[in-house]
Amino acid sequence: MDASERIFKYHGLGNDFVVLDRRRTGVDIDAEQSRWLCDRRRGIGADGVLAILPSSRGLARMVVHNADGSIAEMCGNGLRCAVKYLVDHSGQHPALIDVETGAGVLTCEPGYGDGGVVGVDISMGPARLVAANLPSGTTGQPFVGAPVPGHEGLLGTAVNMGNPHLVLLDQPLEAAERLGPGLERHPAFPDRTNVEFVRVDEDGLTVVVWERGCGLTQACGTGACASAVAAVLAKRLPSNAWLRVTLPGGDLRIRVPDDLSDIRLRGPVAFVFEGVVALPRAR
Ligand SMILES: N[C@@H](CCC[C@H](N)C(=O)O)C(=O)O
Repeated sequence: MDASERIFKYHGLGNDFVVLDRRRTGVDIDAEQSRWLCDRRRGIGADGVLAILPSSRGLARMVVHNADGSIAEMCGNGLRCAVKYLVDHSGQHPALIDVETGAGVLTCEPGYGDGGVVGVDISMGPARLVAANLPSGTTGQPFVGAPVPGHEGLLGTAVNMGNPHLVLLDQPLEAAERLGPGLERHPAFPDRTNVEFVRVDEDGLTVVVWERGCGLTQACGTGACASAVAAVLAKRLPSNAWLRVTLPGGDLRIRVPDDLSDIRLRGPVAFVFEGVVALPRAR
Protein backbone atom coordinates (compact mmCIF):
# COMPACT_ATOMS: atom_id res chain seq x y z
CA MET A 1 0.00 0.00 0.00
CA ASP A 2 1.18 3.56 -0.74
CA ALA A 3 2.06 5.86 2.19
CA SER A 4 0.64 9.37 2.51
CA GLU A 5 3.22 12.14 2.74
CA ARG A 6 3.11 15.94 2.91
CA ILE A 7 4.92 17.58 0.01
CA PHE A 8 5.83 21.20 -0.77
CA LYS A 9 6.37 22.58 -4.26
CA TYR A 10 8.81 25.47 -4.92
CA HIS A 11 10.59 27.00 -7.89
CA GLY A 12 13.55 29.22 -8.63
CA LEU A 13 13.00 30.93 -12.01
CA GLY A 14 10.83 28.02 -13.16
CA ASN A 15 13.37 25.34 -12.14
CA ASP A 16 10.86 23.43 -9.99
CA PHE A 17 11.20 21.06 -7.07
CA VAL A 18 9.18 18.91 -4.72
CA VAL A 19 10.47 19.33 -1.16
CA LEU A 20 10.08 16.42 1.29
CA ASP A 21 10.97 17.05 4.92
CA ARG A 22 12.47 13.79 6.19
CA ARG A 23 14.26 15.30 9.22
CA ARG A 24 12.16 13.28 11.67
CA THR A 25 12.87 9.84 10.18
CA GLY A 26 16.20 10.60 8.45
CA VAL A 27 15.16 8.22 5.65
CA ASP A 28 15.76 9.34 2.06
CA ILE A 29 13.54 8.42 -0.91
CA ASP A 30 14.61 5.93 -3.58
CA ALA A 31 15.02 6.41 -7.36
CA GLU A 32 11.54 5.06 -8.18
CA GLN A 33 9.86 7.50 -5.73
CA SER A 34 11.86 10.39 -7.22
CA ARG A 35 10.82 9.45 -10.78
CA TRP A 36 7.17 9.25 -9.68
CA LEU A 37 7.21 12.62 -7.87
CA CYS A 38 8.82 14.33 -10.91
CA ASP A 39 6.51 12.73 -13.50
CA ARG A 40 4.38 15.58 -14.91
CA ARG A 41 1.57 13.24 -16.04
CA ARG A 42 1.40 10.39 -13.52
CA GLY A 43 2.89 12.08 -10.45
CA ILE A 44 3.33 15.65 -9.19
CA GLY A 45 5.73 17.08 -11.79
CA ALA A 46 9.12 18.67 -11.14
CA ASP A 47 12.70 18.89 -12.39
CA GLY A 48 13.87 17.33 -9.13
CA VAL A 49 13.10 16.34 -5.54
CA LEU A 50 14.87 17.89 -2.55
CA ALA A 51 15.01 15.55 0.43
CA ILE A 52 15.61 17.53 3.63
CA LEU A 53 17.46 15.30 6.11
CA PRO A 54 18.98 15.83 9.57
CA SER A 55 22.53 17.20 9.76
CA SER A 56 25.08 17.68 12.52
CA ARG A 57 26.94 20.23 10.37
CA GLY A 58 24.13 22.62 9.38
CA LEU A 59 20.43 23.30 9.91
CA ALA A 60 19.70 20.40 7.55
CA ARG A 61 21.20 18.25 4.81
CA MET A 62 19.78 18.57 1.26
CA VAL A 63 19.88 15.58 -1.09
CA VAL A 64 19.06 16.41 -4.73
CA HIS A 65 17.22 13.76 -6.76
CA ASN A 66 16.96 14.34 -10.51
CA ALA A 67 13.80 13.54 -12.49
CA ASP A 68 15.43 10.36 -13.87
CA GLY A 69 16.07 9.04 -10.34
CA SER A 70 19.80 9.86 -10.26
CA ILE A 71 21.33 11.86 -7.41
CA ALA A 72 23.16 15.17 -7.97
CA GLU A 73 25.88 16.52 -5.70
CA MET A 74 24.48 20.05 -5.72
CA CYS A 75 21.70 22.28 -7.07
CA GLY A 76 21.82 26.09 -6.82
CA ASN A 77 18.13 26.78 -7.47
CA GLY A 78 17.20 23.81 -5.30
CA LEU A 79 19.24 25.14 -2.39
CA ARG A 80 17.38 28.48 -2.58
CA CYS A 81 14.09 26.53 -2.48
CA ALA A 82 15.30 24.43 0.48
CA VAL A 83 16.32 27.59 2.36
CA LYS A 84 12.91 29.18 1.82
CA TYR A 85 11.24 26.00 3.05
CA LEU A 86 13.48 25.79 6.15
CA VAL A 87 13.10 29.46 7.09
CA ASP A 88 9.36 29.73 6.37
CA HIS A 89 8.74 26.67 8.58
CA SER A 90 11.01 27.77 11.44
CA GLY A 91 9.06 30.82 12.66
CA GLN A 92 12.37 32.74 12.75
CA HIS A 93 14.15 35.14 10.41
CA PRO A 94 17.83 34.16 10.58
CA ALA A 95 20.36 36.35 8.75
CA LEU A 96 22.40 33.33 7.65
CA ILE A 97 21.80 29.59 7.54
CA ASP A 98 24.17 26.71 6.80
CA VAL A 99 22.96 23.74 4.76
CA GLU A 100 24.93 20.54 4.21
CA THR A 101 25.10 19.49 0.53
CA GLY A 102 27.14 17.10 -1.59
CA ALA A 103 29.39 20.13 -2.29
CA GLY A 104 30.02 20.74 1.44
CA VAL A 105 28.31 22.98 3.99
CA LEU A 106 27.15 26.13 2.17
CA THR A 107 26.18 29.41 3.83
CA CYS A 108 22.98 31.01 2.57
CA GLU A 109 21.64 34.51 3.20
CA PRO A 110 17.85 34.74 2.89
CA GLY A 111 16.33 38.00 1.63
CA TYR A 112 12.95 38.80 3.22
CA GLY A 113 9.81 40.37 1.75
CA ASP A 114 6.03 40.12 2.07
CA GLY A 115 6.00 36.42 1.17
CA GLY A 116 8.64 35.46 3.76
CA VAL A 117 11.88 34.57 1.97
CA VAL A 118 11.76 36.04 -1.56
CA GLY A 119 15.39 35.60 -2.58
CA VAL A 120 18.54 33.84 -1.39
CA ASP A 121 22.20 34.72 -1.80
CA ILE A 122 24.43 31.61 -1.61
CA SER A 123 28.16 31.21 -1.05
CA MET A 124 28.50 28.30 -3.46
CA GLY A 125 32.07 27.39 -2.47
CA PRO A 126 34.87 26.86 -4.97
CA ALA A 127 34.64 26.21 -8.69
CA ARG A 128 37.09 23.36 -9.39
CA LEU A 129 38.79 22.77 -12.73
CA VAL A 130 40.39 19.49 -11.64
CA ALA A 131 37.94 16.98 -10.18
CA ALA A 132 37.11 13.29 -10.44
CA ASN A 133 33.82 13.96 -12.29
CA LEU A 134 35.52 16.06 -15.03
CA PRO A 135 37.84 15.04 -17.92
CA SER A 136 40.69 16.37 -15.71
CA GLY A 137 39.98 13.47 -13.32
CA THR A 138 41.97 11.18 -15.61
CA THR A 139 44.42 13.64 -17.24
CA GLY A 140 45.13 15.84 -14.19
CA GLN A 141 44.95 18.85 -16.57
CA PRO A 142 42.14 21.46 -16.53
CA PHE A 143 39.88 21.20 -19.59
CA VAL A 144 39.52 24.91 -20.44
CA GLY A 145 38.62 26.22 -23.92
CA ALA A 146 39.59 22.76 -25.20
CA PRO A 147 38.33 20.83 -28.25
CA VAL A 148 35.52 18.43 -27.27
CA PRO A 149 36.57 14.98 -28.59
CA GLY A 150 34.24 13.68 -31.30
CA HIS A 151 32.66 17.13 -31.91
CA GLU A 152 34.67 18.95 -34.57
CA GLY A 153 34.97 22.70 -33.99
CA LEU A 154 33.37 22.58 -30.53
CA LEU A 155 35.38 24.13 -27.68
CA GLY A 156 34.36 23.52 -24.08
CA THR A 157 35.33 24.29 -20.49
CA ALA A 158 34.70 21.71 -17.77
CA VAL A 159 33.80 23.14 -14.34
CA ASN A 160 32.94 21.37 -11.09
CA MET A 161 30.44 23.21 -8.85
CA GLY A 162 30.10 20.05 -6.78
CA ASN A 163 28.31 18.69 -9.85
CA PRO A 164 29.92 18.51 -13.32
CA HIS A 165 29.40 21.05 -16.13
CA LEU A 166 30.56 21.36 -19.74
CA VAL A 167 30.31 25.03 -20.77
CA LEU A 168 30.18 25.85 -24.49
CA LEU A 169 30.78 29.58 -25.10
CA ASP A 170 29.48 31.20 -28.31
CA GLN A 171 27.17 28.31 -29.19
CA PRO A 172 23.69 28.83 -30.67
CA LEU A 173 21.23 28.49 -27.76
CA GLU A 174 18.87 26.48 -30.02
CA ALA A 175 21.54 23.74 -30.26
CA ALA A 176 20.87 22.68 -26.64
CA GLU A 177 18.03 20.29 -27.44
CA ARG A 178 19.91 18.66 -30.35
CA LEU A 179 23.42 18.39 -28.83
CA GLY A 180 22.55 18.19 -25.13
CA PRO A 181 21.57 14.49 -24.85
CA GLY A 182 24.78 13.24 -26.53
CA LEU A 183 27.08 15.63 -24.66
CA GLU A 184 25.42 14.75 -21.32
CA ARG A 185 26.79 11.22 -21.86
CA HIS A 186 30.18 12.22 -23.29
CA PRO A 187 32.70 9.51 -22.29
CA ALA A 188 35.16 12.12 -20.93
CA PHE A 189 32.68 12.73 -18.04
CA PRO A 190 32.50 9.57 -15.88
CA ASP A 191 29.24 10.57 -14.10
CA ARG A 192 27.58 12.27 -17.15
CA THR A 193 27.43 16.08 -17.18
CA ASN A 194 25.24 19.18 -17.33
CA VAL A 195 25.80 21.13 -20.57
CA GLU A 196 25.61 24.94 -20.92
CA PHE A 197 25.05 26.70 -24.26
CA VAL A 198 26.21 30.27 -23.73
CA ARG A 199 25.97 33.58 -25.58
CA VAL A 200 28.35 36.21 -24.23
CA ASP A 201 26.69 39.65 -24.23
CA GLU A 202 28.41 42.95 -23.46
CA ASP A 203 27.06 43.09 -19.92
CA GLY A 204 26.48 39.44 -19.04
CA LEU A 205 25.51 36.03 -20.38
CA THR A 206 22.48 34.35 -21.93
CA VAL A 207 22.44 30.63 -21.18
CA VAL A 208 20.36 27.55 -21.96
CA VAL A 209 21.16 24.46 -19.89
CA TRP A 210 20.69 20.82 -20.78
CA GLU A 211 20.64 19.31 -17.30
CA ARG A 212 21.98 15.89 -16.45
CA GLY A 213 19.08 13.70 -15.41
CA CYS A 214 16.25 16.04 -16.46
CA GLY A 215 16.97 17.69 -19.84
CA LEU A 216 16.15 21.30 -20.75
CA THR A 217 15.17 23.39 -17.72
CA GLN A 218 14.00 26.97 -17.26
CA ALA A 219 17.07 27.78 -15.14
CA CYS A 220 20.07 26.14 -13.48
CA GLY A 221 21.97 27.83 -10.63
CA THR A 222 25.14 25.72 -10.78
CA GLY A 223 25.01 26.01 -14.60
CA ALA A 224 24.87 29.81 -14.34
CA CYS A 225 27.89 29.73 -11.98
CA ALA A 226 29.88 27.39 -14.27
CA SER A 227 29.06 29.60 -17.30
CA ALA A 228 30.22 32.74 -15.49
CA VAL A 229 33.43 30.95 -14.44
CA ALA A 230 34.13 29.91 -18.06
CA ALA A 231 33.49 33.46 -19.34
CA VAL A 232 35.80 34.95 -16.68
CA LEU A 233 38.55 32.38 -17.43
CA ALA A 234 38.25 33.30 -21.14
CA LYS A 235 38.59 36.99 -20.10
CA ARG A 236 35.27 37.78 -21.75
CA LEU A 237 33.73 39.15 -18.51
CA PRO A 238 35.31 40.69 -15.39
CA SER A 239 35.99 38.83 -12.16
CA ASN A 240 34.83 40.25 -8.79
CA ALA A 241 31.71 41.84 -10.31
CA TRP A 242 28.04 40.86 -10.06
CA LEU A 243 27.32 39.43 -13.53
CA ARG A 244 23.87 39.03 -15.07
CA VAL A 245 23.08 35.53 -16.29
CA THR A 246 19.81 35.35 -18.24
CA LEU A 247 18.14 31.94 -18.47
CA PRO A 248 14.79 31.05 -20.11
CA GLY A 249 13.08 31.51 -16.70
CA GLY A 250 14.73 34.85 -15.81
CA ASP A 251 17.91 36.40 -14.43
CA LEU A 252 20.42 35.26 -11.81
CA ARG A 253 23.39 37.27 -10.51
CA ILE A 254 26.78 35.57 -10.18
CA ARG A 255 30.08 36.83 -8.76
CA VAL A 256 33.37 35.06 -9.59
CA PRO A 257 36.50 35.91 -7.55
CA ASP A 258 39.92 35.74 -9.27
CA ASP A 259 40.95 32.59 -7.41
CA LEU A 260 37.55 30.84 -7.94
CA SER A 261 37.51 30.16 -4.18
CA ASP A 262 33.89 31.10 -3.48
CA ILE A 263 31.38 31.67 -6.29
CA ARG A 264 28.33 33.70 -5.21
CA LEU A 265 24.83 33.10 -6.56
CA ARG A 266 21.89 35.43 -5.98
CA GLY A 267 18.33 34.87 -7.18
CA PRO A 268 14.61 34.75 -6.41
CA VAL A 269 12.59 31.85 -5.03
CA ALA A 270 8.85 31.14 -4.80
CA PHE A 271 6.50 28.77 -2.97
CA VAL A 272 3.87 27.16 -5.23
CA PHE A 273 1.68 24.82 -3.13
CA GLU A 274 1.63 22.13 -0.48
CA GLY A 275 -0.41 18.97 -0.26
CA VAL A 276 -0.56 15.35 0.67
CA VAL A 277 0.26 12.60 -1.82
CA ALA A 278 0.08 8.81 -1.84
CA LEU A 279 3.79 8.17 -2.30
CA PRO A 280 4.60 4.71 -3.68
CA ARG A 281 6.47 2.68 -1.05
CA ALA A 282 10.29 2.52 -1.28
CA ARG A 283 11.54 -0.71 -2.86
N1 LIG B 1 19.00 22.80 -11.51
C1 LIG B 1 20.10 22.66 -10.65
C2 LIG B 1 21.03 21.51 -10.88
C3 LIG B 1 20.35 20.17 -10.56
C4 LIG B 1 21.27 18.98 -10.63
C5 LIG B 1 21.71 18.64 -12.01
N2 LIG B 1 20.64 18.20 -12.86
C6 LIG B 1 22.81 17.58 -11.94
O1 LIG B 1 22.54 16.39 -12.16
O2 LIG B 1 23.96 17.94 -11.63
C7 LIG B 1 20.75 23.97 -10.27
O3 LIG B 1 20.00 24.95 -10.14
O4 LIG B 1 21.96 24.02 -10.01
